[in-house]
Amino acid sequence: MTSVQQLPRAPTPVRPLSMNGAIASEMDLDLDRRSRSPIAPGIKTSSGLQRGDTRTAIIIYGPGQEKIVPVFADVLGKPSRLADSFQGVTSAEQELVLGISAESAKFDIASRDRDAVVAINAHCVSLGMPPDTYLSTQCDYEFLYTEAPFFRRDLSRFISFTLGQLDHHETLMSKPRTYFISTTFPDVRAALPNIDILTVGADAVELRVDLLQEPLGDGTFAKIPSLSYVGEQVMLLRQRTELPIIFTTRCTRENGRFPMDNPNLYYEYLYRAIQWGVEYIDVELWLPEHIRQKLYEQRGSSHIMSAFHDFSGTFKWPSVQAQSIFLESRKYADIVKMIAIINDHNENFELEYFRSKIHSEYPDSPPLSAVNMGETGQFSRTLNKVFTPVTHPLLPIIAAPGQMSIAEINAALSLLGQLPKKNIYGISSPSSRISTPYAPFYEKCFNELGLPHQFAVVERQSKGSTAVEAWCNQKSFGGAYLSPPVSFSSLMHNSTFFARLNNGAGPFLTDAARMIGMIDTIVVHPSPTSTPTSAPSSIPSSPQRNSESPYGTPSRSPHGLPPNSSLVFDNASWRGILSTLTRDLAPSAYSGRTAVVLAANSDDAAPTMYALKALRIGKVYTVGFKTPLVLARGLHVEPFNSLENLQRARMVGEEASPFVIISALAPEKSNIVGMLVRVFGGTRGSSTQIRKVFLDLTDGPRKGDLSTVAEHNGFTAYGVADTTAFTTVETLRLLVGQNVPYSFVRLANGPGMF
Ligand SMILES: O=C1C[C@@](O)(C(=O)O)C[C@@H](O)[C@@H]1O
Repeated sequence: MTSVQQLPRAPTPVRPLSMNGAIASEMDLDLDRRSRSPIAPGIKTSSGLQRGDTRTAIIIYGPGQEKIVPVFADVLGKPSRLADSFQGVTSAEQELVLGISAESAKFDIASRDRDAVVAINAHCVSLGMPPDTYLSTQCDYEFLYTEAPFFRRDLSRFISFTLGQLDHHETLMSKPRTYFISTTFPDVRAALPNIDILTVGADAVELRVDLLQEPLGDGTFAKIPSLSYVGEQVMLLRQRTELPIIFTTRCTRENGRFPMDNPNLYYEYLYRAIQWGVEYIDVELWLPEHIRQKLYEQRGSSHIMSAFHDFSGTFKWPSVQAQSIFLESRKYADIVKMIAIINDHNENFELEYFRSKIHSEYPDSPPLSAVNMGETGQFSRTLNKVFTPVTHPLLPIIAAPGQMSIAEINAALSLLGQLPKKNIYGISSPSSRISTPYAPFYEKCFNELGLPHQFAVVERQSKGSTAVEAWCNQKSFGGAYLSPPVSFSSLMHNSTFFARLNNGAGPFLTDAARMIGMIDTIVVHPSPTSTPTSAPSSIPSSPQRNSESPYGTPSRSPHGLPPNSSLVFDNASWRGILSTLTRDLAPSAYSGRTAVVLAANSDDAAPTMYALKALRIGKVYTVGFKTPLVLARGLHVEPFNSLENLQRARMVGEEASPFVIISALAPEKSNIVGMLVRVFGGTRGSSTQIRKVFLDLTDGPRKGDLSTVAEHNGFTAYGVADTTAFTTVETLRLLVGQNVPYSFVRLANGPGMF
């Protein structure tokens, strides 16, 4: 059989955290480094997980708020204790989270050993704003919180990001297109009820800080919103969206409201945004170099987006000035943004020429996001691929002249033949088809995003190899998810069609798919030279067989998959599991811990095992399946095959006792799962109140409610609805390249889907 090409996993190395001199460990996930094979353009399979900052985390808490310290510790998976001062914290305490009261912290926070400790000022806004200004200035990071309702999730996101354990930047930058929505609300509270719909398709949300209007109580508004007001706004927004935030203080000369007389004010706001753990910081190019440099050096885990706007109407893309602006911008940037008003449509082509010149002359530069403003410039907004700023009909005003919505951009691309209409399938088995009404959901998403594609749930015809390939070997095939997943070997078994792809090299296989061995997503990748076709297509009622040569010669068939397309086999389920497990806990909470995985066979268990590996779990007890060698490598796996080893697992200390239980067993076996949940539940003898984690990957009628049993036994319980929604987010990203927020998936489907 022809060989299968593998996509290398490309983990994101965490850069040394320069904030206050701390150095992050640059270790990445060693899921599997054996293979290095051809890369399909634009595909990243990195988990985005890192060990991150290993300094001792010291949490500064306000009066009566010491209870926040063990919560930080739980989220990080460490024990905690209270301390009196920063002095004397030794590296032996690295495995602890320490708490110091705000009052004590003031004495020696400034003289702390910055290589050994990271100081996080935790302030409950219900106690009043602002936090102690001295502590705000001195700390490394500041966590503003309310105790309900999103507190835990918000904390997990904040700490995973600021300590460098989770970063989506690399993954975002490898997407074919990224968008951010410029919110223009005077108060983000107005956006919150609609945030799910507003952010469909967006990869980040911009907070236009300069457009915020802080009421002064006398009917007027502050000239500049105070840091206190802005901090609360950031907190509120972050509590309601999982998307990265872009923090923008746009100046008056560049269509904003932030005054330009005091550049230090920008430093003050932008540095505070870094301390708040905002993912992207917009730094305008006109700011003095020492400020831009300082922010870049102190950016910690945040990414700097250099911003240049020219409203003069005289800016020329082919000029020396344009090039030198780019060169100056890239000095202190992770993304360079250049935006100008133009007068003539041809200047859009000049921008495209500029873009390609920059790509070829400075290939190692940060990504360039460049568009033109005004109606004349709209064409460039359809061509820009990196963080295109977009608006939405629900926003009060557009943030800049000529801004378009994602639906408008997609409609334009479609008209121009750049976004050909495709057939996208949910390929199901007869049983799963009935239970999963996905079609209306996908249609809703395509509608919302202005995508021309058609979606249909179709059934795999038989168990034979042709069951799936027949749907893929079509001219307008645009990708598919497979529910339930199909093993790689059965997809390839006797399949001449799949085997002949890529000039006989076979389909691309992501690292996850190769190791898991189960395929749930098939992505179409056009070769870079292929020209999109806009031929109308329709969804056939049954797989279209190629009459001349069934499945054998796609390159010669006018109806089959175009010869210059390749297919990528992927697995999205493991990401759904990973996202569920890290929703309320930082990745480090799982590191070195013990898990129990229950499944009827190794195919069902594989995505879970892969996710646990990504989380650096220490040991896995397995029930009901044999772990494939490739997944067992680097993991300590022990099957529970007798009462003795179950007993032994019970007798170990709390530290080594199972922390997470994941079941993929069918509902009729729920008594076994329930038994293990009871056996390993509770926080017996533990000094902390750490809640363990239970994830049930199945649904359907069963005796008793496992989640309730788990909750009663000291677990936080997650169900298949959580995992399916996260997996759907990933599937949409893979199939149509668009980000649809988890909360939108949950909202749009209502309770019915899961
Ligand atoms: O930099 C930009 C781009 C923008 O000016 C636009 O042209 O869409 C809109 C701003 O909100 C954003 O900060």
